[in-house]
Amino acid sequence: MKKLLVFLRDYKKESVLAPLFKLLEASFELFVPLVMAKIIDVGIGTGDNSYVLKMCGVLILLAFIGLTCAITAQYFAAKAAVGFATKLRHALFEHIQKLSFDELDRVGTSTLITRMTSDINQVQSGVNMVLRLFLRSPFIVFGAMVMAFTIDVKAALIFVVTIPALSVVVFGIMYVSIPLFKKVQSGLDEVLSLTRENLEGSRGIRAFRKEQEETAQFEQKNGLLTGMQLHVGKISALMNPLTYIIINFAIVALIWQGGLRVNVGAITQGEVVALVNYMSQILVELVKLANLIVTVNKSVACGNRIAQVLEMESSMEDGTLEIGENFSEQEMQGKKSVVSFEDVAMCYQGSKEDAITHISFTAGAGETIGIIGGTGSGKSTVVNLIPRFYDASAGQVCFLGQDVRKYRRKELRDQIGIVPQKAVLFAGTVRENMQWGKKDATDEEIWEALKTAQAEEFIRAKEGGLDANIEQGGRNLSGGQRQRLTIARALVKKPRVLILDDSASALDYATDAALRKAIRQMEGAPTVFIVSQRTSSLMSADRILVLDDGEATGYGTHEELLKNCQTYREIYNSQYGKKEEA
Ligand SMILES: Nc1ncnc2c1ncn2[C@@H]1O[C@H](COP(=O)(O)OP(=O)(O)OP(=O)(O)O)[C@@H](O)[C@H]1O
Repeated sequence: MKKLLVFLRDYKKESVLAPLFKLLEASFELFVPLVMAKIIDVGIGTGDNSYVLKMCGVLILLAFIGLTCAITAQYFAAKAAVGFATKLRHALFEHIQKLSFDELDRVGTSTLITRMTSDINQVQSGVNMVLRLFLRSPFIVFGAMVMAFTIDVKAALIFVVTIPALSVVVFGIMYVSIPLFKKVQSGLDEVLSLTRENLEGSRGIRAFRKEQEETAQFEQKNGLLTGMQLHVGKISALMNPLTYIIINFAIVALIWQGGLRVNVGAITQGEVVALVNYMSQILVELVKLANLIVTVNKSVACGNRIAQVLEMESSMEDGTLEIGENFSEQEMQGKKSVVSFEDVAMCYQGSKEDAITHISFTAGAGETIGIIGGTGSGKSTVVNLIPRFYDASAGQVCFLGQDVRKYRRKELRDQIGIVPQKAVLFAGTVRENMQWGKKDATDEEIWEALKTAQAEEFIRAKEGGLDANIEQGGRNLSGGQRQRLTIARALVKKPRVLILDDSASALDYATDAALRKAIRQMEGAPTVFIVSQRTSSLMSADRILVLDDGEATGYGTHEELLKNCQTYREIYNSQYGKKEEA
């Protein structure tokens, strides 16, 4: 949590001024009971109306100055807290971008979103509250007691007994409820992630008619959360009655003692009223202090969760090799081996078994390599090693003859166009989405990429063309249209290696074939990896890698594999055997 305080560094002035103005406000507040005492003793006691009016003016002035100080303090506290949260959010976002997929898998997207949003908000309110109250509340409690002693030592002794009793109740309740608040927080986390999962997968849930089961699961988690909240609510609800019982006893004692002291002429009636007011001020501030401690505790818990992510080091070290410096364009064009795998194995963090083992193959410039295999056989794992989404746990993955780990990651990824399984588009125009592939892509380059990706026709038909609007996640497009746009986005930068990870699955056969043909005809045709479950998409590939449970069971052309690879023959027959029978 301490680590996060560096983000307050740019708000030193605000962090000092906010509590200072709060102290000023508190000082003026402490004078109010004394002025009231004067109104009672001098103004009302002697029937001096002009004195009462004058003192009322003083009260209004004190209130006005107090209000000005409070607003100023709030301004500085808010400025520091919001600035702090903004900087923290930026830093966290930047840090997350640097983490490798291994770390992202380990933490999980859902909790990262919670940390980026509600956790940071909680820390922001914690900072705001601390800046305003951490000096003010103890100051008022202490100051009110000192004022009481200046009025009358004997009567003030009641404060000495009452304040510890009040503190025991307030802090005792807090002590019991803080761990419960933490449980409520994690219960809330569970409900939030369940809600997110349900909303994101609502189509799937309806398609499989799982609404009732999902509703039951939601109700169970929500019920647990409600139960915990009620329990902690009941404990917190004890705060007011218990503190008021103590305060009321203290006030009775004060009035009784005050009466005795008035009778002997030690204090005035107005001063008794001032003592009662000081007692009330102390109660209010102790309750505020308890709330502050609860908020600070929650904020520290949230801050620690954020710090955990910030402390997470990327397990993937960046290389230093610059691609442009090492290979001329001519050299690159003539490369026999653009991508090669040498006895590669890969094991996901936390997993006991390798996802792929002993994978070796070579892909030359302009070649198309198909990758086929059953679900979970390791196809995506193989292609994810090329742009270093993950690192191999054994063996070597090479790009242009050098281990991919030697290159600067940015340089390496600039050379590779990736179209992931799930087509993800962002809210904005078609042009903006295409420029994710290449920042300064011209309209001509974009249209060319759209044409190759078989997306030109439907974008031209759209009102606005490249300025047509795409909604978040591309939800105003069909699955096939989304896939074609993500392919075009990868093509805009004219990559040296193009990876299509089952990304043409929503295209009909004719469009799929036209797409493959257009990619082959591209100027400086890239080395293409096509991951697919359809043999028809891979038949024309230069070579096909066949995977079975993480192992390569074949590597060759379609014809060779039909002859020599049983796994491939089985896949082929399962797709074409039925067709022939039909
Ligand atoms: N992030 C991950 N963490 C742990 N294990 C993973 C992860 N991603 C994949 N795996 C496991 O690695 C194995 C290979 O997965 P991979 O996604 O490469 O298969 P695939 O052939 O691409 O499957 P599909 O055709 O269903 O997409 C599977 O057993 C899978 O459960």
